[in-house]
Amino acid sequence: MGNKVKTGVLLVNLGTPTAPTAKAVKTFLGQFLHDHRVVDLPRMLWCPVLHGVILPFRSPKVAKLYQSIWWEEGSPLMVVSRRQQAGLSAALQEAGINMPVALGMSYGEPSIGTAWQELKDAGVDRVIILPMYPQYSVSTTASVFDSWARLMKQERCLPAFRFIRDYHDHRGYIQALAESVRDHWEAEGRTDLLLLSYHGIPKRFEDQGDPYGHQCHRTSELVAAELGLERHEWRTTFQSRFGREPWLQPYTDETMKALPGEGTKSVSVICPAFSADCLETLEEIAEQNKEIFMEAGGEAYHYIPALNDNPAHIRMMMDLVCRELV
Ligand SMILES: C=CC1=C(C)c2cc3[nH]c(cc4nc(cc5[nH]c(cc1n2)c(C)c5CCC(=O)O)C(CCC(=O)O)=C4C)c(C)c3C=C
Ligand SMILES: [Fe+2]
Ligand SMILES: [Fe+2]
Repeated sequence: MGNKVKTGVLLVNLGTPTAPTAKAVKTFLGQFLHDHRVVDLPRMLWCPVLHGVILPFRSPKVAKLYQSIWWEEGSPLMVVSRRQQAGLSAALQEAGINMPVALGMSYGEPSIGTAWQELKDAGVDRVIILPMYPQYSVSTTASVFDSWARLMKQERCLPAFRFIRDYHDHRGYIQALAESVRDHWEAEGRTDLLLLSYHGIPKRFEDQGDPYGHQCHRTSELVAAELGLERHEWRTTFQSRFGREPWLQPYTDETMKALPGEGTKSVSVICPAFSADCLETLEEIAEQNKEIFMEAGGEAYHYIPALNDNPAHIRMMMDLVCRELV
């Protein structure tokens, strides 16, 4: 009987519909928007709005948006996440480290439970949990932890585990983002402004102690410093507002509308909070916001893709994981 500890990696991202249809989007949004970490309103108030208005009316509209960005192999977020899983697994193997890598999603399949079962079947009794959110937020990272804790409640013999809380200022992450911008500017030409657009959260969450906004600003400062940009050459904004209460500001769409009038005619946009391209980058940023900017008098608009499975991103993931081996 060997009692050697075997370590495995649990990569986690948000999840995505299984198909670009109203039915699949409704199932996905239903699970996502029932999470108390995402919407913290009392259920007596929220459930009638969710079931009576949001799910029936938003699902068909959002399904059309998913149709516009869907890839042959599936939803971009899922396709890219699988590539990241394969890339990290190959990089570990090449380094002579025998460590299974499983992929779990907060909402939908493969669930975090499915991924944990895979790791258990591989004999893992020590887990490194890597939520693919560079900036910590209660709505994303803490929700991953909740799912993990719920799973652990069912185990008699708990595995050892490490939880990577955030990596918003990790050197490899900052360098990978800066390299992406530099490569893009070399290929497409430099623009007046680099706009770093982050998924927003309700302002109330920040007031209650969520460090997400501060971490986003820190990431921007570090990327700008790495690129040697002057203060007027970059800006931070927040996108993907949901619901009526104020979210973190300035908003990306309002900024896009104002920029050409302020003399900024060309802009490059990067979305550092998204480790994988998804609806919110490929549709909202690469399409919707481009239209807003160009209609307001902009002349050139470039979306710089997420880090996805870039070799520099996989190297950074490898470093994050290997730091937890000591
Ligand atoms: C990158 C980090 C993310 C944070 C922080 C976040 C907070 C947050 N999101 C919503 C509501 C929605 N988000 C939706 C899509 C979506 N969100 C993230 C990431 C973060 N969300 C990703 C990667 C995606 C894309 C998924 C995909 O399938 O491509 C959606 C669904 C689309 C829509 O209906 O518009 C909603 C809704 C809230 C309320 C919130 C913080 C409280
Ligand atoms: Fe409900
Ligand atoms: Fe979101």
